[in-house]
Amino acid sequence: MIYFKLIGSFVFTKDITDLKEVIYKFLNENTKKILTKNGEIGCSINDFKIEKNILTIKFESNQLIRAHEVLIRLKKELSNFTGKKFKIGIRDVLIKYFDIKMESKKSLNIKNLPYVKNIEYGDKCIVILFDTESENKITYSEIEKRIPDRIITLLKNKMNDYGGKNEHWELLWESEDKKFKFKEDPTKVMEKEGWIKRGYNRGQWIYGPQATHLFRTFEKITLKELLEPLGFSEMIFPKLVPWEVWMRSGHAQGVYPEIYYVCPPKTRDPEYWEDVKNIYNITKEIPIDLIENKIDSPIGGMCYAQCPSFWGFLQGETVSIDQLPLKVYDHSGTSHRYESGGIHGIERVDEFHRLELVWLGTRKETLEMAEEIKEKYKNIFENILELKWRTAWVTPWFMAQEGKKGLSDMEGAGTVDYEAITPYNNKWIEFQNLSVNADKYTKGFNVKSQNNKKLWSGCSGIGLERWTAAFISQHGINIENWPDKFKKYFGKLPLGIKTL
Ligand SMILES: Nc1ncnc2c1ncn2[C@@H]1O[C@H](COS(=O)(=O)NC(=O)[C@@H](N)CO)[C@@H](O)[C@H]1O
Ligand SMILES: [Zn+2]
Repeated sequence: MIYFKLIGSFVFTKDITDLKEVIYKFLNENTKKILTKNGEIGCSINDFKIEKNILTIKFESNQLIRAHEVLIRLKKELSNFTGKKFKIGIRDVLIKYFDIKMESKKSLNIKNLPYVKNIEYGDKCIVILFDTESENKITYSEIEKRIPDRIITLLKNKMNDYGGKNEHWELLWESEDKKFKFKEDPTKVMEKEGWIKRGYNRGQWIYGPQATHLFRTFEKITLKELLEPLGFSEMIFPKLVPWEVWMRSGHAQGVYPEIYYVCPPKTRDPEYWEDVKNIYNITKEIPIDLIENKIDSPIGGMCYAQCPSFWGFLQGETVSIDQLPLKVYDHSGTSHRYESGGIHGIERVDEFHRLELVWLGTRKETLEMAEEIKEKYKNIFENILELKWRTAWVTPWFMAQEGKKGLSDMEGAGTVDYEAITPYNNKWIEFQNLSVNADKYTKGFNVKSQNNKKLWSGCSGIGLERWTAAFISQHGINIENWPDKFKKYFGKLPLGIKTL
């Protein structure tokens, strides 16, 4: 349940003290329609008070009709009434008091919300008290912009949202068990053999000729065994992602702790940077704090999910049906995530290389394409990489409910994680995934189809570091022990770079 309490003052264009009787009569008799829904009273209005040109009213309601909605509709009805009869309009609406009480099993440790004075949790209710005095106060224009409704939605999502940890996880399929001769940590072994070296940034590696050839072999296998047979075309998706892309893809709702932000210089005028250059050349230290004041605000961040920046290609366009299902892929650059602390092996890095597939079509086409891709993946992991692997349905639980039970037309939407065991620590790592994103992206980027059919899309991200970790941890680094079909694709091991 949700309860609203609001005190609003209507500021008229003229003094209305002599109209008291008439206005009170109107409020008592002509407002039934806006205070009830399906015959049920949802909101009450009381404590009318008129002082000069100001009429103050107290609104109390439940979620059937939100008090601030009644305020908007009453303003319209009232100004029509006084406008027609007395040529007096309403100039403004002042919010004198506004609180929302939401039943909740748990308190949500939300600190500051815009326009909110404070949030308390007591007797199983969250009470949001809006700020109606300071310069950050809520005004009628925020009410019209539906700010209170967005706050309610945010809190509802947080009440439902169990974060990643309680994500829905349901095993779909698991491959045959395998005996593993090799039990070492793939990162340590590749480092020792000089295949990889740590880069200068946290979670960053430099890939030597051997590891790079392994990455390229994974890509070649995917190309020959999946992308070409299914008719995927290569594209290049931008890797610097401005805010608008993440606003449309939905990432702007929560991606902040994990992105690498990008800030341009305030100006490229060399004069402006003269002092920084001089200081460095004299002190041989980078004057970070000086630079901090010379760079502009972040315009976005480095590639995070890889597929969102594809959609600029179709944004606002109408796709002809003969092009559907559209199938593209990108492996043109790196993805960057500010991962949790601690030094990991190549399983969890801040800079990684991913091959991203994106496909779109009608719901049916998108779901069918997802199944075809899964079949091709199965052949790759069973017969070429010969992995011990499994797939799990990991859609966030609220999507899982809809997707699984077909409660809505979201049936089939959701994410499948591909996991492989790494024998050295007996852990399962997610080495790629495949998502059917319903109309999340086609709607977010306003992409239409010729016959006005609802367009769905899917995407699948292959993490090359993860494939490497899975493959090397299960088969070791000695090529003799690698699966035959894989060896055929791999060919000769390139000469490494030896240091003394
Ligand atoms: N920190 C990381 N280090 C290495 N690989 C990663 C990292 N984060 C993600 N990946 C790889 O990228 C794949 C997809 O990432 S995802 O966040 O799960 N999904 C997406 O971003 C989708 N857009 C599909 O790419 C993962 O399955 C994994 O293989
Ligand atoms: Zn994607």
